[in-house]
Amino acid sequence: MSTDSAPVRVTVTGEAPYDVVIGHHLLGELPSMVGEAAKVLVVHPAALSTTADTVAEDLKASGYEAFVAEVPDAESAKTPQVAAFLWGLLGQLDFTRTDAIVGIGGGATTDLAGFVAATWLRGIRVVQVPTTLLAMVDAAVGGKTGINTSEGKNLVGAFHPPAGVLCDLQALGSLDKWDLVAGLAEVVKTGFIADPVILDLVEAHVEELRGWAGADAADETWAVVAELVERSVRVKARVVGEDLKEAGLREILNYGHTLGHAIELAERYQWRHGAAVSVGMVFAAELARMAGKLSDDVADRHRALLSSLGLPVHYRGDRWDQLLAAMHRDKKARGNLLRFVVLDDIAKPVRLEGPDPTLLAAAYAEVSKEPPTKGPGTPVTLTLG
Ligand SMILES: NC(=O)c1ccc[n+]([C@@H]2O[C@H](COP(=O)([O-])OP(=O)(O)OC[C@H]3O[C@@H](n4cnc5c(N)ncnc54)[C@H](O)[C@@H]3O)[C@@H](O)[C@H]2O)c1
Ligand SMILES: O=C(O)C(=O)C[C@@H](O)[C@H](O)[C@H](O)COP(=O)(O)O
Ligand SMILES: [Zn+2]
Repeated sequence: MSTDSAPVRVTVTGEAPYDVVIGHHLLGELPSMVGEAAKVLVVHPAALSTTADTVAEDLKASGYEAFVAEVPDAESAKTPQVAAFLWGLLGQLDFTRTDAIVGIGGGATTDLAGFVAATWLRGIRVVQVPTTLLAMVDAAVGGKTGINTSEGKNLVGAFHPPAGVLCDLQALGSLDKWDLVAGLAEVVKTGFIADPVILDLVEAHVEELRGWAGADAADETWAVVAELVERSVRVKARVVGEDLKEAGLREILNYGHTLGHAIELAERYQWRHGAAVSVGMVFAAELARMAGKLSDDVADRHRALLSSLGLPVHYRGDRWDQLLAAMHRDKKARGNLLRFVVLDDIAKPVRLEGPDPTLLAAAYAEVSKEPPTKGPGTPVTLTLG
């Protein structure tokens, strides 16, 4: 892999602007992002223990009092119990408002670390170090933090922008190919809502991306991944810079998530987020097609592209009532009114409010027509430690 290109810096504007830095071997930049803090808690899952220890040592060498906290892997970190464990630790370590948290890991870890930072003393600094593709292109950027409850996904959370985000592409070298593909679901989402070049790039490199070989991937594949990260981050930065608290525009980032989150809940979080969002996007495309908004070509492109990556595009037909109930707890819902993000065309996202129940059921019938394929959505590939 070629690692000699200069890092890219994307600034997220807002009350407290911050940089998302994308490149290789960036961990040396962490102390400057952490800034004035005296104490730093590095939050990480077991898979990132070595990196977290290295980061803590670097922080100590830069004069900080650094501590590490290992949290459960993946979605099992996003619980009130794990948040309470971290609050307990921060209390025992006498963390004050000038101290900081560093989240190192995938989106589940950065969502948790961000949420604990948002709530501790009503808000302390957090620096995010995403280590999955999904967290780099989406979760770690934008300050949406949260945890799950038994009733649904991300039901408790806060908008709390990070002080900085370090996307060290080097981390992707150890990423499982299904996690790379799960991240591509959010990349493809970004393509459909805002940047058609992303779709062309993914389509042109499906085979290499789908068979992601990590550190052994060809230089060209690394270059494609780097470009996909940069393009996705630029879109996310523009959107959240304009609408941090999701008053309007930011809802476009939720494309595919209304059904996607309901599937994650139904599957007790044994599906990867990206896999569930993949099915959710196919559903949203069917809805838009049936509502007379989206052309057959663009709707079909969803299914073709996502399935070519090995992402699931179907879900079981016997769970519609359960999924519908979960969708009523979606954050875009208003009272009994379901609201969806759909497309008029590529890069033309619009809202579909209160669609007729028969339209919803018909769109879902298209999604549930064929049996699930093997891919990142199948529990067999998912073991949550
Ligand atoms: N806040 C947001 O805006 C936002 C956006 C998108 C998704 N999310 C959330 O992000 C989560 C999904 O994130 P994810 O797909 O990164 O999943 P994840 O955090 O569960 O990570 C997936 C797996 O990859 C492992 N891992 C992480 N980095 C690794 C590396 N470098 N090498 C090897 N293994 C590594 C993790 O330990 C885990 O087992 C969901 O909870 C979703 O709701 C949040
Ligand atoms: O940043 C956003 O805004 C998003 O909606 C990005 C989504 O990819 C992400 O999964 C987010 O966590 C979903 O948020 P939620 O508000 O629907 O829980
Ligand atoms: Zn998402």
